Amino acid sequence: MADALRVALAGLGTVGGGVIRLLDANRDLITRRAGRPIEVVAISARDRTRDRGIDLSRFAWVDDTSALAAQDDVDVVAEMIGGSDGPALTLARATLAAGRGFVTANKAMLAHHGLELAELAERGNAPLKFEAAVAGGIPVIKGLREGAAANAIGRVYGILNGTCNFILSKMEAEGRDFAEVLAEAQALGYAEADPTFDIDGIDAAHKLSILASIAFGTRPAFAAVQAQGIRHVLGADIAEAAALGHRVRLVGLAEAGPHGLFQRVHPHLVPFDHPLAHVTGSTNAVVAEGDHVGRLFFQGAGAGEGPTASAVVADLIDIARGVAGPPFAMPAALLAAPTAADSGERRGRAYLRFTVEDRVGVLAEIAAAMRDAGVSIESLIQRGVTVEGHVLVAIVTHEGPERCVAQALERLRGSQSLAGQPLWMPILG
Ligand SMILES: NC(=O)C1=CN([C@@H]2O[C@H](COP(=O)(O)OP(=O)(O)OC[C@H]3O[C@@H](n4cnc5c(N)ncnc54)[C@H](O)[C@@H]3O)[C@@H](O)[C@H]2O)C=CC1
Ligand SMILES: N[C@@H](CC=O)C(=O)O
Ligand code: NA
Repeated sequence: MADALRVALAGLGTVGGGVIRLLDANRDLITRRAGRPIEVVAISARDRTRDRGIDLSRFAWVDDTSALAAQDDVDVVAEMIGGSDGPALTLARATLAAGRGFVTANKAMLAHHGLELAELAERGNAPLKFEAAVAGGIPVIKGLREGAAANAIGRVYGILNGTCNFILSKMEAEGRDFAEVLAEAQALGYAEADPTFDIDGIDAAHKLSILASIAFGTRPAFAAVQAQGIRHVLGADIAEAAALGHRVRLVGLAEAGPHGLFQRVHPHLVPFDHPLAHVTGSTNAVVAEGDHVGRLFFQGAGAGEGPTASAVVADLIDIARGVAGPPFAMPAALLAAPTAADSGERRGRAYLRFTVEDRVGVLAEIAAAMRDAGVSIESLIQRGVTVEGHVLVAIVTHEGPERCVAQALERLRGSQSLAGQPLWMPILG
């Protein structure tokens, strides 16, 4: 049997701990599949004394994480620290520059520095792999980069954040409060170190920028993703959506068009008959539309110890087998700088929710703003649902340009009739 692939682990939290447990649990199977053993030769994290429920005494502990990059007995560093910059980025740069393999679960770092790291990997002839970074255990990076490599992709979209999907599902099924459910997702290890990254759509935007790069041959461009999370979605919106035959889902969507690349993360209304409506809990799902393969649907666990470790170890197995390839599906020099498409040009139906004063003329004012901006109303519902003493008005628009809806909302800005910001959600078509 060939020599072992010697791996250093940086970060021993949910994901890093999971990688050790998985390598222990499936050691023989993994060795047979990889063609050689995968051996952890060094570990590093912030706190050596923390009880992780694993016997770490068999591994060499390294205090200075960045020193792993220079160890001669290390072939690959697996980074599971997190953070777009800081120690993770220092380690990535040093490891790839030294010609060693680098496996990471860190979508924030790839979204911001993916191009640079891919260039370093190519220069150092070192594998750079990141299956765990997008949709956790789902092999969607492999699926797009390898399985769908022959296709021009028109659109890629999906549920990319397990924490938000967990929260939305619980809010719907159990009528529970946003904050209470977030605490539960954190306890289960789904949430990012800074959970605002989850609930404000930033984590999903990181992942979308990576998917878009692979799907469309563009450089990962986090700054070009419009991101809004689920913070402003009320239980009443979820109930209203259900009455309209929809579920609320945080959807990341990237689409290539004649005017450039459109990338957005936003809560959407998803019709019950769309498979994304049936993705619940921390499950993720990605849809990719290829010109020859048609619609691909990937679904599975997007977060948590076991699923994420599964993706990290799959990358290690690939490296042990000698399978690499360009990180973003084509050489870094061929990745184009994306032109951001204007969202105002997009057409679609939308859900609009207003919390209003319950008095004469309010509905007329909203309807007039819609009329003046050229927004055609398909249905308008005022149920007398009160949100902190105000009435909820929900509107579904006919298909039309998003620009018109934005103009209507602009006309209503500052209106004395409105209590708080209206919520706009596109309806997934
Ligand atoms: N938890 C999950 O379900 C998923 C996490 N990820 C990504 O995996 C990475 C790790 O996430 P988790 O394991 O959840 O985080 P975590 O917070 O549970 O673990 C982070 C680990 O990094 C170590 N660390 C932090 N700062 C350090 C530093 N300056 N130097 C050395 N070590 C340091 C900590 O000691 C800890 O062992 C992140 O990039 C995250 O976005 C990706 C997919 C799913
Ligand atoms: N915080 C992320 C973890 C996986 O990437 C999520 O909730 O999806
Ligand atoms: Na994945």
